[in-house]
Amino acid sequence: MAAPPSSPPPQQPPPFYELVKGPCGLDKVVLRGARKRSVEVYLYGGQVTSWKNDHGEELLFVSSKAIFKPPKAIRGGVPICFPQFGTHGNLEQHGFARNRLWIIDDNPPPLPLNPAIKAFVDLILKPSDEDLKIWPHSFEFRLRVALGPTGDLSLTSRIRNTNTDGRPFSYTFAYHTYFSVSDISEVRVEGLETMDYLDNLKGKERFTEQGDAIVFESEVDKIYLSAPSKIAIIDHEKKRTFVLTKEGLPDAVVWNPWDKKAKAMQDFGDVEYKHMLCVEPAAVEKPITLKPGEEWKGRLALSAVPSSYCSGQLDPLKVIHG
Ligand SMILES: O=P(O)(O)OC[C@H]1O[C@@H](O)[C@H](O)[C@@H](O)[C@@H]1O
Repeated sequence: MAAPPSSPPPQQPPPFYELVKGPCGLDKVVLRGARKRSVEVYLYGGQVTSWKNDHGEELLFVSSKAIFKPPKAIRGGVPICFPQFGTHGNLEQHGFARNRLWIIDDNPPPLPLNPAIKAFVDLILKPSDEDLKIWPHSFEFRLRVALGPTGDLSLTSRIRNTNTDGRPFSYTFAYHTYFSVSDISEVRVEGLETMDYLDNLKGKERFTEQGDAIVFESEVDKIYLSAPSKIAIIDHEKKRTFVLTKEGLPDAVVWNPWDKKAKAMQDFGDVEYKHMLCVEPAAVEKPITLKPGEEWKGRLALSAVPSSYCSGQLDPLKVIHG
């Protein structure tokens, strides 16, 4: 007689995250979702370096030549530019947060979270004595990285002025997001048409964007000002659309180094520019000022959806407004 079927083992709730070692012994947090969805975050830089969909396909670009060794920032994923974006100030390019060691914050102040989100991690960065010499302000920078129930990736930054001498501070900021694309010449960005921008390739001069949507045929390095809260990155070849939603971050930087600059970068492959595009929610034109005790919040949410169109038949309103 056959043995009665044994009852299934009790289901264990998945842990919020795993902590593993990446290259050069750097600590990496792994968030796992349903099917093959996952997100990876390095404590070095508080930097997301991987976001995979339910088929396990990588959605972010990280260079094959990326250097996972301080003090170089990791080339790819979502570097955090703080307290300075680019060369808009006296600090090193893009500030120092991207090449500092963050720690896991196991007891962050409450932050409302969609109860369906089971995989997230909270990180914190506080200035070291060395940091205070180059930027003399005390702050607490809390970053929550969450993998949503439908595979969305969200990053929420909370920056608090903890100066005890009564002084305010100002900073610029960006989530320097590197998207993985099939072929840059097959990509359109929608949501930025008709926007004013500062062109980093023309001495930060101000222009107004023309045309229907942004396409790529050469190097681009533009800061779109007061950009809408939703921007779509449409990859025609992959038939995939990234929808980027931003809060608290008025601007959006669009960057692709193209061939000459690619060759000049030590940590970037010569032809990798064809497979990446940076669209970076940012606060650049108007720096953010915080008085002691004040806190700022800036959020980025990313989703990747199949493009429901055939080459060029996209209805931008559908993508931008859902
Ligand atoms: O090489 P970095 O410091 O990571 O910067 C890459 C690029 O980052 C972009 O955000 C800037 O607009 C570019 O000007 C810059 O070249």
